[in-house]
Amino acid sequence: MDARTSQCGSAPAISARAIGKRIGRIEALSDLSLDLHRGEALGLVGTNGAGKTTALEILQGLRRADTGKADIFGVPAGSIAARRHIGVTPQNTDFPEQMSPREVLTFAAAHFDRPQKVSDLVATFGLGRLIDRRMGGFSGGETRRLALALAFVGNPALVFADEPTAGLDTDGQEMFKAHARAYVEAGGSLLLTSHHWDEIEQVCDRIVMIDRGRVVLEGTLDDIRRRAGHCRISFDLPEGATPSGRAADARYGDGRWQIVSADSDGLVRELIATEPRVANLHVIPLDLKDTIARLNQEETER
Ligand SMILES: Nc1ncnc2c1ncn2[C@@H]1O[C@H](COP(=O)(O)OP(=O)(O)OP(=O)(O)O)[C@@H](O)[C@H]1O
Repeated sequence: MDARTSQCGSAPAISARAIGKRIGRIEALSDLSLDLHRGEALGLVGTNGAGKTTALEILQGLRRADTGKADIFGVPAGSIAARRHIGVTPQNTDFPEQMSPREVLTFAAAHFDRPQKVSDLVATFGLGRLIDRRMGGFSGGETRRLALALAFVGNPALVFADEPTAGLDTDGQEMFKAHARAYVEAGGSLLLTSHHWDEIEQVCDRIVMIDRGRVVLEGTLDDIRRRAGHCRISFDLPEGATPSGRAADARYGDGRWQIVSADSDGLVRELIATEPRVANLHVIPLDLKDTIARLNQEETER
């Protein structure tokens, strides 16, 4: 057990059962259950307004659920004991204009028993040239980098990251993904919401997808790809040749012929039998974005 989780008992990082929440006339969450195991990254995904932020706020203890029960490392969400173990990157951040990132990080670090070194966070989140500037004139992305560092400053056992890379440049996004994955590999637990499928795919082990407050899909990424059951087949043909038979629907793009199929083995066999000049055949599972799009399409066709 690593130092982060040694004080957290043996319960899962998050255990939420049948959470319901009404905001005004809207049923923001209905019967939401989810678990986050230790040392795991879970992606909570869904369209705008699906209920992701509401769920995170309940798990962090910022909102009260109307029904259901949520525990963090076996103690009620929102309790002091639960809050001691969590780090948070909220969607909206507002820092005092007169303070510098160094002052904010040093102040926050002083509240924890085993904080991260400020110098390490500066390096991880690329805060070097910003660290002693007053935050009044900070851009959105600069502010976001500090918000990310703050989530990790207490060396927490569980981090909630609500659209953490919104507004970040490409370097910042890569920095977050690498750090998030390293944090999870080292035993940390992460609940991530994001609209960037590549970010979910690179950081998370599992996803829970919600729609209008209800869980509509969940599983490991491998599981979900298997359920979608489609692969992308790409191949080369001599100039002027076009695919035929079941490969006739292939499209030419990125310098290769490509087709998505639920029966990649059969299609490849037929392709080789009917077109002996086929070369550089590759069969790869669909990426997460295309997998989800296909599952959604199948759902609407049902
Ligand atoms: N303070 C509020 N007042 C009124 N409605 C609210 C409030 N907070 C949330 N809602 C509603 O609850 C639903 C869930 O909102 P939530 O912010 O949890 O969605 P989300 O999945 O995080 O969306 P996004 O991807 O856009 O951030 C939405 O329909 C939203 O309009």
